[in-house]
Amino acid sequence: MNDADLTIWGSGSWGTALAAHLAENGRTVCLWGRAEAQIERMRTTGRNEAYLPGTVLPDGVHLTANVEEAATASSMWALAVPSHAVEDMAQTLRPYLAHVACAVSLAKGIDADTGRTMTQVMEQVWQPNDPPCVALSGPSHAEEVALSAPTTVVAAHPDKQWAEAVRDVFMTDRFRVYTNTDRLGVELAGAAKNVLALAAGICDGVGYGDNAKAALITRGLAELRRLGHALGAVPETFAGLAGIGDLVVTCVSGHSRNRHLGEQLGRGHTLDEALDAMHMVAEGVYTTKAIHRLAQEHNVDMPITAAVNAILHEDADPHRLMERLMARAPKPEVRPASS
Ligand SMILES: NC(=O)c1ccc[n+]([C@@H]2O[C@H](COP(=O)([O-])OP(=O)(O)OC[C@H]3O[C@@H](n4cnc5c(N)ncnc54)[C@H](O)[C@@H]3O)[C@@H](O)[C@H]2O)c1
Ligand SMILES: O=P(O)(O)OC[C@H](O)CO
Repeated sequence: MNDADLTIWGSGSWGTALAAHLAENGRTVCLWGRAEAQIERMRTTGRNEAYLPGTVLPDGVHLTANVEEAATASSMWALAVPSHAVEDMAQTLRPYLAHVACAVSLAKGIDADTGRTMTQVMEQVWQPNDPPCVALSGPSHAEEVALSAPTTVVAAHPDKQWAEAVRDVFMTDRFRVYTNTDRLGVELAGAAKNVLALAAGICDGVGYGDNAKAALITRGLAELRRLGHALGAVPETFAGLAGIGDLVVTCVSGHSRNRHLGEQLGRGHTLDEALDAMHMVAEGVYTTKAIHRLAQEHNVDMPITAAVNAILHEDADPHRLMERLMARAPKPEVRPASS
């Protein structure tokens, strides 16, 4: 096969949901997974029971575990592996870069060691070939996209023609794609919302209620805007789909793995116990440290992120942290983004 509209790298929940939805809407999609046995099971059953139970894979999804076959299947690649696997995936794909005209990052995370966004990771590995790397993000739970429930996202690249090229491949009647030239803001928002979703889940697990959850979403957005300002993102991006949109859905949805993991922590489980009970990725676990470090390096006040970091990595008690958050010095609600 060499005439697919899209190659998706990663056959977890998100890769599978997008492949199924796009194929249902007339696209031909090559879906690559690293485990031959899992791909073979998907071929035999026509489903991905491990990551997206119930969804039937349409005929337009071509399944493979062969890297060369997937790399040459189309000239648009979308990376749907977790953020901690993006650098390795990009390395694996280096020999095939002549085949790609445009790449899409679907992961929502920040590199834990370097603080780079996922398109920055891809660009660094792929230089000097430099295929354009577009970020696609927004409120989009795989389980709902697989059912073709109405969903809106944003494709972002500094050069709008590449954001539009990705929009044209991904947009359907039920999957609406906006464009944005603030790729950095879109990626920061997509990563940071997972940290705040952990906070929302902790709040649920402890039983603090809806007022506290609304406060976490609102004040979480305020600290995300401050970080974005310090790093050069466009403030309006955080009022968009990748910002408040994804923050709301991830903090309230029963589908969210990040919110769920936070809830387990709030109920008193250790991080190891909570992770052991999940086989899907909860990006916030990896991203919290990276965002906390970025905040410190850029002198940005991010008290909620700092509290989540302390719960994850310093075994801090959520009750004590909530008391500390509430007892901080009074402040005006609206401050200049730089303070
Ligand atoms: N699930 C969603 O609703 C959703 C929606 C939007 C964005 N995302 C983002 O998409 C990314 C992937 O999430 P997901 O939900 O599909 O995760 P998942 O846990 O459901 O699946 C991850 C997939 O990646 C594979 N994988 C893991 N490490 C790998 C490696 N080193 N090399 C190759 N493959 C590897 C796993 O085998 C699995 O198939 C995450 O960054 C997530 O935040 C997820
Ligand atoms: O299940 P989560 O917490 O990884 O969230 C999935 C998507 O990012 C929601 O937009």
